[in-house]
Parts: sequence; C-alpha cells; structure tokens
Amino acid sequence: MALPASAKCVSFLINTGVRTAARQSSSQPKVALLGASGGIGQPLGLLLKQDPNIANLALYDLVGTPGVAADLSHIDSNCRVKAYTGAKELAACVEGADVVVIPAGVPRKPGMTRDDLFNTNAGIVRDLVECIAKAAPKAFIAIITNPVNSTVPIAVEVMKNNGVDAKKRIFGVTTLDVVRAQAFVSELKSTDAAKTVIPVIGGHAGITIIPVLSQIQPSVKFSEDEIKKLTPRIQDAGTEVVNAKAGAGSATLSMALAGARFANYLVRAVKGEKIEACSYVASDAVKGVEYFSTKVQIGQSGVEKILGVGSLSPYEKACVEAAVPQLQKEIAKGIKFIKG
Ligand SMILES: NC(=O)c1ccc[n+]([C@@H]2O[C@H](COP(=O)([O-])OP(=O)(O)OC[C@H]3O[C@@H](n4cnc5c(N)ncnc54)[C@H](O)[C@@H]3O)[C@@H](O)[C@H]2O)c1
Ligand SMILES: O=C(O)C[C@H](O)C(=O)O
Repeated sequence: MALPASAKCVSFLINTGVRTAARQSSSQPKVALLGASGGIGQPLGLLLKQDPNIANLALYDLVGTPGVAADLSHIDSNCRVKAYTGAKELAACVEGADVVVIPAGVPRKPGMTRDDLFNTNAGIVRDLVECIAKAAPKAFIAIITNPVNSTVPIAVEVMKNNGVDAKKRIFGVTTLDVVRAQAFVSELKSTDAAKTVIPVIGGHAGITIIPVLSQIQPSVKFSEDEIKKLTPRIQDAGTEVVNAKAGAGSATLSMALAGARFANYLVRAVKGEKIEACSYVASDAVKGVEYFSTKVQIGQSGVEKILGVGSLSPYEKACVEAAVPQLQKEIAKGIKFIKG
C-alpha cells in the first residue's frame, strides 16, 4: 500500500528541538549542496530530496554529480534534482539558491585534529564562498566543512571582501553535537530520544564543544560523575567515529541527518517561520570571541537574535572559560587566512 505523501517525507524531522512562530510564505526554495558526491554529500542529498520544504536541489562537486543526481532523481518526491560538475558550473549551481550547504573538503584520519584540515579545507571554503558572493550573495550558507571554528570566519571575511555583509546569513553547522548529546543522554537515562532537547554551545572542536546538560528539556537530574563522563564523551564523539572508521573518514551518516535537520531549519526560516536552534555564528554572546554557538533565532533575514548562553552551572561556566582561548586562536587563524 502506498504511503500518504505526508508520511513519506517527515521521519528525519523528529526531534528538531525547534520552536516555531508565524509561517508567511509558500515559495519554492532552492538548496545547493556543495560536495554532493562525498561521504556526507550523498546521504545528505538523499535526505534533502525527501524534504517537502525543498523544491529544487542543485548538486555540485568536482566529480560524480551526474551519477548521484540521476540516482536521487528516481525518488518519488516533488523536489527536482540537477547536477553541476567542476568549477565552471559552480555559479550556475548556486545562482538563485536560498540555502547553500557546504560539506566539501577532506575529513580527518585517526591522530589528526580538525585544525589539521585547515591547510586543505580553508582554501576550498574560500573559493566556494568567493563564487557564492558573486552568484548568490543573499543565500544562507551552512558550513559543515572543518575546522568549522575557522571556516565560518573565513566565509564571513570573503563575503566582506566582496562588499557583502553576510554575518547574519553564515552558519556553522553544530547540529551533530546537539544530536549526539541527545542520543547519549537518552540512552543513558532511558528518556525518549525524540523529545530530549539539549543545547550545545561554544564551537565545534574538542573542548570548545560544550553541552549544556543543566538546560535539558524535559528536566533530567544528573550526578556530578555523569556530567563529568558525558561532557568529554560528547566533545570527543567525532574522534570516536574517526577512530572506529580507522582511516576511512569521519562521521557521514549522523552528519547527513544533522545537516538535513539544519538545512530544514534554514529553508523554513526563508519561508517565514521563526526558528530557534544552536549554530556557530558571528556573535556577542561571550566576551572575547567574535564567533560562538548558542541558540539563535533565525528568520527571513538570517540570525535575528542571539539568544545567549542562558543560565549555566559552575561546571559549564568553567567549560566556556576553557574554550575561549582555543576559539580565539582558531577564529584569528581563519580571519588571517583571508586578511593576511
Ligand atoms: N560540522 C560537522 O559536524 C562535521 C561532521 C562530519 C564531517 N565534517 C566535515 O565535512 C567535510 C566533508 O566530510 P566527508 O566525510 O563528506 O568527506 P569526503 O571526502 O567523503 O567528501 C568530500 C567531498 O568534497 C568534494 N570536494 C573537495 N573539494 C571540493 C571543491 N573544491 N568543490 C566541491 N567539492 C569538493 C570531494 O570531491 C568529495 O566528494 C570534512 O571537512 C569533515 O571534517 C563536519
Ligand atoms: O570529527 C570530525 O572530524 C568530523 C566532525 O567534526 C564530527 O564531529 O564528527
């Protein structure tokens, strides 16, 4: 028996942890996915193809996009898929996009930090954003490519160099940290994973990842010992996957879910909803750093409100203090890469 259309498309939206307000528009959003043939790109494309909010999906990579697009286009959802391959087709891919999602770049191998990817990935993000600045300056940009703590400032600076103030439209995707926190806690505490909501603040590398377990909804009590075990587990979860994959890359499937969830927030914001979600953005939430992840309110113009870190436990406050110097260094490295 055929599933009703509404049931076909929505399963990955479970536990968005999002509060919504007014819905205004029913336009036909276009999402461009850069790095679409990769470990994240392919399953992310699969999920985006099923998102009923997305009308057009443009797939870009250096290789392989015709095959991925042909495959995805045989799925019976209403979203139209088109392939773009190589730098000459990038502008056409992003032109008219409401949201550009970027997982293009190399992943870690065991023993590497995310910052070790800087030398390769910083240039990739710079060049992609250079083109977006010209062909789609109003697009929301969701950056997955590591090191996110540096690639987001790189993107903002490239836009600035092109005369575009895109600070409010450039988002570092930290949704996987939220997804992991919710998964680990619901497993430990036998709570409903679909209803467990945990903000994760800071950045996206090691000790800059700060799960705010004290703000969990619905309320759950943790012992000090549980908090001291859960926090580093969430901070090191990416490394756990890198080691388990033993040289074959980093998180791709859970990241695809997280990327699709975040892209869904952005598309719905473009269409007129008010979305509250965690993201690493240009922010004044914490003194001494220009970029920080907290819950933000996203609307049609991008980040409308930085919702701040909220009330933190003494342990979480100490985590924020410990994260600031690393964030400062990684943000400065990104800015210097563009400004010289
Ligand atoms: N933010 C997060 O939470 C998070 C989670 C997981 C992975 N990542 C990061 O995502 C990135 C991608 O990971 P992956 O596992 O998909 O890697 P992958 O190597 O499997 O895929 C990367 C894709 O990018 C493409 N690519 C490379 N340079 C390009 C360019 N200039 N233009 C367009 N496409 C280009 C490659 O051809 C490849 O298809 C890595 O940097 C990884 O560290 C981030
Ligand atoms: O850990 C990585 O290198 C990939 C990603 O940032 C993750 O958190 O899984």
